[in-house]
Amino acid sequence: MKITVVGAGAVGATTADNIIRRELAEEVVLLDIKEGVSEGKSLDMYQTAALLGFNTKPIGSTNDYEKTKGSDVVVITSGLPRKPGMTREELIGINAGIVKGVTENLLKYSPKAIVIVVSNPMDTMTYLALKESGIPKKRLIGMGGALDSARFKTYLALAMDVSPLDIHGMVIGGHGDTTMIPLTRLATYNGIPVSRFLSADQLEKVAADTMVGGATLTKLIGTSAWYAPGAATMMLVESIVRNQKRIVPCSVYLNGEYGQKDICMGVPVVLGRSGWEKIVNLRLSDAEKAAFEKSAEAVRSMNAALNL
Ligand SMILES: NC(=O)C1=CN([C@@H]2O[C@H](COP(=O)(O)OP(=O)(O)OC[C@H]3O[C@@H](n4cnc5c(N)ncnc54)[C@H](O)[C@@H]3O)[C@@H](O)[C@H]2O)C=CC1
Ligand SMILES: O=C([O-])CC(=O)C(=O)O
Repeated sequence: MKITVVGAGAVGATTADNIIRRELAEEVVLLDIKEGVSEGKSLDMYQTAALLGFNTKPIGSTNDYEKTKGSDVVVITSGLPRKPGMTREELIGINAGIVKGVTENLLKYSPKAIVIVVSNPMDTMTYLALKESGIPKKRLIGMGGALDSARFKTYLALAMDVSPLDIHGMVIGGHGDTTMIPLTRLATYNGIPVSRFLSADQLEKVAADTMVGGATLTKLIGTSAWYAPGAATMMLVESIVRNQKRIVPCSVYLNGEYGQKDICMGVPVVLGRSGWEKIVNLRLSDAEKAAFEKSAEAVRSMNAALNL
């Protein structure tokens, strides 16, 4: 198994680090345009092997795609992160060009790879990667819902003062401050609805905090987050390479599912060795359906800005 991560910045390096620690592949190539950075970070990571005990080898590459040849999974994290006060959508101008070029280069050397898009605005970058590359839809996955769901579980666990491990819940819709849909109605504490433990007001606050989860961290740190994004991306890679068939909300191409067509946005999918294997059809309430439609409208208007 060979995995490539493009972008050796905060998210890309953290993703690669998590992947090698869990030995999800024999080789992990980390590629960046900045001279020496991916080589340096890869060597630094490999120097943890003797301390942490793993055998996966990270390989750095300064924009040399030959080294990525034959990758089974490729992850795209290259692009600008937002600064405090910005929305993810404001990154579209610069990141669209980067994602387009990187996708082309990756598929030239790894035409059969499963592609995971992380760069923001993620749903639109996933759509762009699909439209520009013509890659089969089941091999293209946008990462956002896994992270948003982890934040949702964390805020629920904090409000209930319990372990996040015992909380189950999903966030679907777009990966934007106003487009996410935390599915509070379906969240449970080991199978027990969370509404048995938290008031309607508390649940509303958890949902609101989840939606601006990325913005909150960007304000605190000065740039956007990387620990949970890197862990969430690794979790998608793990479900794919170990064929775990986990159900994870991911941004995928919809062709009528959830009432939407010709758009990539977050819905629960089963992730296995061939990519996303099926979309799980949740029975949404009328309010959730309306929120999904509103979210799709916003994502669609962002896609229109690509002028494809
Ligand atoms: N989908 C999600 O849930 C999340 C998405 N993000 C997004 O991920 C992206 C990366 O974030 P960070 O790692 O924090 O940024 P960063 O600035 O730390 O790293 C980005 C890296 O991309 C590299 N890069 C730029 N153009 C490139 C190209 N053409 N080829 C190869 N490498 C190139 C840069 O040199 C830099 O090292 C941002 O767009 C951010 O908004 C971040 C967190 C979560
Ligand atoms: O907030 C951002 O811009 C980065 C991101 O997508 C996240 O952390 O959810």
